[in-house]
Amino acid sequence: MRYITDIQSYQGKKRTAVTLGKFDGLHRGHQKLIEKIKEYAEKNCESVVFAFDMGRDCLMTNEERRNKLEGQIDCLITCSFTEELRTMEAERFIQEILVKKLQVKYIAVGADFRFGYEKKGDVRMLASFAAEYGYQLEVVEKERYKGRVISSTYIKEALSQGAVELANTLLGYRYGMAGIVEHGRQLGRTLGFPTMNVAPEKGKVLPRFGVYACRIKVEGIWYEGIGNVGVKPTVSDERRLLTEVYAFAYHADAYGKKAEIEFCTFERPETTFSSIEELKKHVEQDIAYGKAFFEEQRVESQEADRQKPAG
Ligand SMILES: Cc1cc2nc3c(=O)[nH]c(=O)nc-3n(C[C@H](O)[C@H](O)[C@H](O)COP(=O)(O)O)c2cc1C
Ligand SMILES: Nc1ncnc2c1ncn2[C@@H]1O[C@H](COP(=O)(O)OP(=O)(O)OP(=O)(O)O)[C@@H](O)[C@H]1O
Repeated sequence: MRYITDIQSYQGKKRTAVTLGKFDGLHRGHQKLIEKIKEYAEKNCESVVFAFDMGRDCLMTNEERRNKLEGQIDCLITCSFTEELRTMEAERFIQEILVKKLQVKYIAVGADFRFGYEKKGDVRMLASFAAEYGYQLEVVEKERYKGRVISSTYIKEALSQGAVELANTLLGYRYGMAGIVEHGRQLGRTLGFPTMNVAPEKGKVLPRFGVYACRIKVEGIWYEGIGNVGVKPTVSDERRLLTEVYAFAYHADAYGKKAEIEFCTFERPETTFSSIEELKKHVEQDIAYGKAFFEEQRVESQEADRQKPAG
């Protein structure tokens, strides 16, 4: 997959099948559009995802989006929403970017897709130029979950309430974060629960402050654990945002290593305890909760396997 951050540097020999939007999170609705361009691109076209980077807090860093699309499409264009792009008239965007630059042959977007200065461009405008410029427009019906349209906004709302299972369902994969394991004050170790401390990347949306059953990947291996998202107010005045995970079966030294964390379920909000002893007592309960959660998951998946018809 080619990765481009400046549309002017795009060069391609073939015509393209393009989808456009913010693509924050690559949720199930986005995935539907991506399937469309992949399918069309089999007719000797390049599949292109054109993502506007709005510079706001997001579900996915540009690097995470790139990694998720790697091997799926031919080209990812992540374009900062610059003044030039913001003030470009919609018709000019079609002519200059879609037609001249990308040599577009097929466009797949949702019905509410808007673009161009003052968001004057929409699917009607795209349709009105289709014959003249020789492209096909496909307006894809919005993917819903229990009647509500899936959107990045909906997923952020779910995360802000700690509803990570809902967020995971809307995304079609588990929400998470990644970073380098940092040194804490090593207090957790003396309390009996050594934690891997990972700071989120700037602008990355985290779920509601609180305790979650998590999975954490270190050196290629996934471990089950229990983690806290927040600022650990009981032991620190710093208010520095971290995710700290105690992995039940990890016994090595992870400092300086890359870790990926996935949030599985919310247990309780982060709390300011009156003493370290209180904190320790609650974390022990959290650990029991986390172990029981993963055990139950194992039982459920074995049960589901048993229910599957043989052959
Ligand atoms: C499962 C779990 C739950 C936690 N819950 C809280 C909490 O509710 N309030 C809080 O102040 N800190 C909480 N923490 C953070 C601990 O205070 C922190 O991990 C501990 O003090 C060790 O910090 P250190 O890594 O700097 O040594 C929690 C940590 C874990 C692993
Ligand atoms: N649920 C969905 N089903 C199908 N297509 C979608 C869905 N949500 C968005 N799209 C389309 O995907 C492209 C990218 O959407 P975009 O990321 O800008 O919207 P969004 O997910 O609704 O985000 P936000 O909530 O931030 O507005 C657009 O063409 C949009 O119409």
